[in-house]
Amino acid sequence: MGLEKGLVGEQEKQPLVSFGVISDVQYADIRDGCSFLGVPRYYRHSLLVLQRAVRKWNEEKLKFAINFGDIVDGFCPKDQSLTAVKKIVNEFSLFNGPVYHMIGNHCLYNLPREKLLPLLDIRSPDNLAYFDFSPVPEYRFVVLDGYDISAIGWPKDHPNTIKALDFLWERNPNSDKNSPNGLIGRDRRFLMFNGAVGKDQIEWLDRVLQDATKLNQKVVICCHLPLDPQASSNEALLWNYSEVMDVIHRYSCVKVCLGGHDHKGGYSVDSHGVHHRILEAALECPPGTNAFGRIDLFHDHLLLSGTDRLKTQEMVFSC
Ligand SMILES: Nc1ccn([C@@H]2O[C@H](COP(=O)(O)O)[C@@H](O)[C@H]2O)c(=O)n1
Ligand SMILES: O=P(O)(O)OC[C@H](O)CO
Repeated sequence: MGLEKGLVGEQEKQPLVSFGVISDVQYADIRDGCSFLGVPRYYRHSLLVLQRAVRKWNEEKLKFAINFGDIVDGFCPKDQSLTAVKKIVNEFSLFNGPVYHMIGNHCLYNLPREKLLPLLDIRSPDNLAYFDFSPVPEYRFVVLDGYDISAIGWPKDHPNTIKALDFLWERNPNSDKNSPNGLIGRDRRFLMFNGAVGKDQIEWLDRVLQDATKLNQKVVICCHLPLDPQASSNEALLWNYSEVMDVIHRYSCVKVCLGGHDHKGGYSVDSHGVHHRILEAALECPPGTNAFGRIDLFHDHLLLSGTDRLKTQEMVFSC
């Protein structure tokens, strides 16, 4: 009897599924540089970080991997964009399992949506990049497209570009719409390098969460842009993060929101007990160091085990 009990206990410690995560590789075949605020960026070394991540994920036989966006940097010479994107996608393809990609602002500086999405294997007739998948019956992953309403990536005359430019024009008085000068607190997110989730996508999210609730699934939301001000700099937030969180908070199935974009990383638990974890950028790893992780999903918590710059975090669900 004691043995049986012991075995049950052991089984409970086994994750339902394990997967790899990485964000903001921002590769470019250019010399090291730094961010607008002076943080060093290692554009070539980030490829090595990705290679080490894929090797580790394969060694650990993880079931799938998620890339949280910005695989290539905006400083990549534009005549090299396609080659650079293909090079990074090819590195991801060496992983022995499916890789789910998200788009980020830097991807869209390099390639328009219609060229980018097929390379990332995001199949969508209207060039939108939101989708969901369920790697095990107990969990549903919802990947949001934070650049649905955006001034980057769509053709200049596309209704979403026009909507985004009007939106920015009303909220950001600076001639450089990437500058938050004069904007206060959370209004500092009204920058051109951010974007919003559109109305149709919000309605789709609501339907997916209804369905997940019916199926008794726990949900992990993934979005390049952060959704909680406590986990992120104001300048990195999704424009309509509160509208998206209002939908999420109507359901108790959403346990965790994961993101990238804010390179220093962050963590919070919001007023509804939803965990928010922003992943530290691969781009900002000094040579020889890493920023990637492995996530183990359990019934009542998840464990993010980070490598070097990517901090380890256990997230225990509130109910
Ligand atoms: N034209 C700009 C661009 C950026 N900033 C500020 O710098 C921060 C980091 O920008 P990176 O794209 O280099 O990571 C950003 O959060 C802005 O606050 C700016 O002021 N003006
Ligand atoms: O991804 P980047 O280079 O646009 O940087 C985004 C900023 O870190 C947001 O504060």
